[in-house]
Amino acid sequence: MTPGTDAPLLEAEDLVKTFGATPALDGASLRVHAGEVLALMGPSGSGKSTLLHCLAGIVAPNSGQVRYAGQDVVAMSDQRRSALRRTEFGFVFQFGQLVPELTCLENVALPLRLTGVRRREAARRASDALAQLEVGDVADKRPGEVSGGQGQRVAVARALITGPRVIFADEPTGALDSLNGERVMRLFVEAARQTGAAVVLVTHEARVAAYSDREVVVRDGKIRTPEHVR
Ligand SMILES: Nc1ncnc2c1ncn2[C@@H]1O[C@H](COP(=O)(O)OP(=O)(O)OP(=O)(O)O)[C@@H](O)[C@H]1O
Repeated sequence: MTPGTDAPLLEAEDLVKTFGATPALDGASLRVHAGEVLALMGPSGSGKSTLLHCLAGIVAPNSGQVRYAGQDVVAMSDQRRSALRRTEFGFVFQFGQLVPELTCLENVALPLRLTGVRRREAARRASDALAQLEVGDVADKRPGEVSGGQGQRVAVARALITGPRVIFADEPTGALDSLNGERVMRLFVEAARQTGAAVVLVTHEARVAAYSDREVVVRDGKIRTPEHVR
């Protein structure tokens, strides 16, 4: 496959988004290819999270297009967009994403249970996913009983469990020290590569972005590097 000739899996074109009078995106265009790990960098308030939310169909742009596998994400029905997020996308955020009342194993198994996978099969797959992220030993603990780094690895396992084609990660290591942050990133990227998932990662940290295949800089709501036209 030659770069430049393959169709992108996910594509944003000329996105504009304002929150009241505040501009967040001002003509941002970006392409993400299948299996690619892409880091969105840039100063605070430059529009990185808004771009990620638009790409993931969480926030509607004022204008511009988002296409996933050739489908128009902005124009599709809410129901269809929710289904897309549930089945094709995975999400990892900075913190607070695990259900505190459930064990770590139950948290990872939850997306499978929601799609009708039987309890025992879901638990088996969740257990494998925890082991892959090197947190098999916290399976029976609740999120409040594990460290920040372990919790983030559980969150990554949960995001990967349904086999999404794109994982959106907004500062997934932002609450961790650099050693734990790098460990989470290494395991996250290894696991994503094994499943072939593309990763769209927002980060401030060059050390985290170093795990990506490609870095793009968002500044004043626009993509500032030439790679986006790849
Ligand atoms: N829900 C919202 N309501 C109002 N303004 C918002 C909202 N979300 C984002 N903004 C504004 O839009 C601009 C872009 O924000 P965004 O969160 O996308 O930037 P960012 O690059 O992700 O920032 P950070 O690195 O600090 O998280 C900022 O000026 C922000 O204050």
